[in-house]
Amino acid sequence: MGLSMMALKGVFISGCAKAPQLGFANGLSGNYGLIKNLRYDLDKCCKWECCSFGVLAQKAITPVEDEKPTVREVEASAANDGVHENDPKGFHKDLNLLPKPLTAVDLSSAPSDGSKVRVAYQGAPGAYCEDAALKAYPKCEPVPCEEFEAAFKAVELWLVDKAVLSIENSVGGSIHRNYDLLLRHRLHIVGEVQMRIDHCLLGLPGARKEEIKRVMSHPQALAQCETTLTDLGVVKVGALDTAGAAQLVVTEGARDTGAIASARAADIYGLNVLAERIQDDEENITRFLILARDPIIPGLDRPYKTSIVFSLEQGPGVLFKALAVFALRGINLSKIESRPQQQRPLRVVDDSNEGTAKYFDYLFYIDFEASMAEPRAQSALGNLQEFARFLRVLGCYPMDTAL
Ligand SMILES: O=C(O)C(=O)C[C@]1(C(=O)O)C=C[C@@H](O)C=C1
Repeated sequence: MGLSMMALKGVFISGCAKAPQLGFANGLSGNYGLIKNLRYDLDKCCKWECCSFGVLAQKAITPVEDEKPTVREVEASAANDGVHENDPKGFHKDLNLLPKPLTAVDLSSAPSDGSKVRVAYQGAPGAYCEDAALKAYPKCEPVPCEEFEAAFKAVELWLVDKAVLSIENSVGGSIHRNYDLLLRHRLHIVGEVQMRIDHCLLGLPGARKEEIKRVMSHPQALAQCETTLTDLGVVKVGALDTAGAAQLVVTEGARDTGAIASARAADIYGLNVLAERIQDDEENITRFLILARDPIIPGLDRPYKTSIVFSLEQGPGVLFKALAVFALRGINLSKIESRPQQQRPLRVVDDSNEGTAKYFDYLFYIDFEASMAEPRAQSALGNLQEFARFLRVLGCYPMDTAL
């Protein structure tokens, strides 16, 4: 009786033998990022074995009847097989001695507090993106980068493990450039972080709020404090990031120049907080994505989100049809964004790692609230693939429910 890793492996391999038909089913072996040439026939195929780790594990404890024990297994069994002393025939085994199926947690290479993880972020120390990295991985090593593009490259070149990217804000809306970056690179979304952003007006020690004539910050931060800045009658100056703006105030040393940044940035750069919570909306929330080279194994253990991007043929009702694939399966959409693609083609990288330039009228980005381990999500994407011109899964990741 072989309740061993062999059994686990056997189910895994036989289940995935049909993976090429499913496209995204090979997610378990490391990449469900691109759905390509999908011949979708879920009713006939082993979708559960291929796509759901939960069921994979369940199958793994099925005894393999015709597998002979190895010499080592026999020896181990004789020495310590859990046979009860008062039950020499061995009818009652200690089930705790059986090998345990692997879980997604066992397979993750890093501890959950992120103590070994290096996370690239845009900005100087004290930037909100750094806060987001620390919220996701409290013990990580945040690595500052000048631009988001550099953070992406740092992951691709194995200089860091992950990157954090701001994607939308409750006041400013979507950060379009970052949507474009998601498509241009082939990283996978492995997590999201939602964070309340409380902006402060910072100035040199001794400077008063009334003296401030110029305010520097990241354009998103300036936009989130539009009303306050208009009331103050100051000149707005864009900077690479909020913490970088705070640093500039120090290096420029001008009493009439302030920065919009966090209270933590004020601490780091030795600036005074001249005003707190200056954002136009009290509830100013930014959503960040965590990106990695490899996707995570989608689970059923908690609420998951899946992010996709697709394009459609021209024609009346095609977008309606695309949205219906989710509605008909009771899948909630949490975000939809469209990006024009009329002027310049984006390089779309496919599985074979070779870039191909393609022209699209519009790209639609959708976040839906389901895990790729759920048959309804697989079936919705299979359905969408039947008429989408292009479809890529950007990632399936646990929802941030901690705000
Ligand atoms: O400039 C920073 O501190 C950032 O982390 C960037 C950023 C952004 O990209 O939107 C992050 C959160 C805030 O919404 C403002 C700025």
